[in-house]
Amino acid sequence: MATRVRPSNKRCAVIGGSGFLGRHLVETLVDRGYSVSVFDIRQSYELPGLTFHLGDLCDEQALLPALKNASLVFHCASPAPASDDRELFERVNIQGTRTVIQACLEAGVQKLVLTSSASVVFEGKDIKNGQEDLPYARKPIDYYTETKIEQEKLVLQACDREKDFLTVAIRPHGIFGPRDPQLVPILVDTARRGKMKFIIGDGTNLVDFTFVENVVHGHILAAENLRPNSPICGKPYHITNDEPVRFWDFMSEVLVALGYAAPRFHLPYILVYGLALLLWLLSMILRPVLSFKPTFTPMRVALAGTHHYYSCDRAKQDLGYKPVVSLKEGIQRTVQSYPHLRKGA
Ligand SMILES: NC(=O)C1=CN([C@@H]2O[C@H](COP(=O)(O)OP(=O)(O)OC[C@H]3O[C@@H](n4cnc5c(N)ncnc54)[C@H](OP(=O)(O)O)[C@@H]3O)[C@@H](O)[C@H]2O)C=CC1
Ligand SMILES: CC(C)=CCC[C@@H](C)[C@H]1CC[C@H]2C3=C(CC[C@]12C)[C@@]1(C)CCC(=O)C[C@@H]1CC3
Repeated sequence: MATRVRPSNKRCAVIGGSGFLGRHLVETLVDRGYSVSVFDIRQSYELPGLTFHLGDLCDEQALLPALKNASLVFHCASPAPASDDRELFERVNIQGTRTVIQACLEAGVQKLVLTSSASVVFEGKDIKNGQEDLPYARKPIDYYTETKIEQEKLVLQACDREKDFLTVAIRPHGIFGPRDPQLVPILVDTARRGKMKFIIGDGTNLVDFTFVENVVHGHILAAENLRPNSPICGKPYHITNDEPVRFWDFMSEVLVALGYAAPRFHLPYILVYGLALLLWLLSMILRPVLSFKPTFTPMRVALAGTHHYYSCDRAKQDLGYKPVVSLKEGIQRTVQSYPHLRKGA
């Protein structure tokens, strides 16, 4: 009988390794002595010893060479959450994830770590210290969330000790840090256009913002603890900074550090949410003749005006997780990394 060649434990692949989180993950894995191959639709950097495989993750034949000899795969690719392209989300996050699982099984990969999102349980209503047993959102707030739910279910259900294929999902929330293309750049762009003067609601809502290195740390702990007898197989884990902060305090701190004024005037949440919904509907109706993207989408307004913070006790207990960078230090390092976004730059 032919014996299956066991790939090296330190050989892994990162799908989505050119993206914000993916690149931080790749850099840390390389520092820790892993041999890494990156699969992405684009190549955004180079690193000595790193192999890049370019392609669409929906294409199994393109994926297979990147997974060859890897015992561990991280899947952190997704279309940008701000897109409203339903077909793209379904194709990449659902169909593409089926393809990733299939390719892992064919290539003899033993562990798959998915980057999910804490938003899979968020319906636009307050979540305070949410645990992993909260039900998936019945009415997901957008196509991104809808397809992240299906993606997580697919990966967790694929966990199969008999097949020697173990899976786990990491659910980060509000990732920020150097090179993030979303949070700080969108915030600064909104401020530069004079639209960051208002606080939505009373400004006391608590939220998790998670420094990217903590998210990376959570992923690596999950991978290293994923063994046939471990309790983590087939489970989701919240990974946060474990320091919920007022949404508007966080935004103000970043804005002020970059030289912009903090928002000061309050607007009722329900009014802004209603307006955002109306604008979004208008943008949909007018799409064939006029294309515009409102800054304050219903999703962003809901995130800005409600509580959404999560417990990471399960990760502490099962993975030995503890944030490695505090919120204060994370904000400092992030702000310093964006000199071009400073006022007047
Ligand atoms: N940022 C956040 O606050 C949070 C993110 N997450 C999750 O973390 C993961 C990483 O997010 P983040 O780093 O912010 O996102 P990025 O957009 O920076 O990274 C995703 C990468 O995947 C690539 N990609 C997209 N579609 C495909 C495809 N079909 N085939 C191959 N590669 C593809 C992207 O390329 P391109 O840029 O060209 O599309 C990009 O390089 C995602 O799964 C996201 O859902 C979860 C919680 C919070
Ligand atoms: C009100 C306003 C214009 C704020 C600017 C900042 C926002 C762009 C971010 C604030 C919270 C962020 C966030 C995400 C994207 C960027 C923000 C809306 C996610 C939707 C990214 C993907 C996820 O899985 C969940 C994130 C929640 C927080």
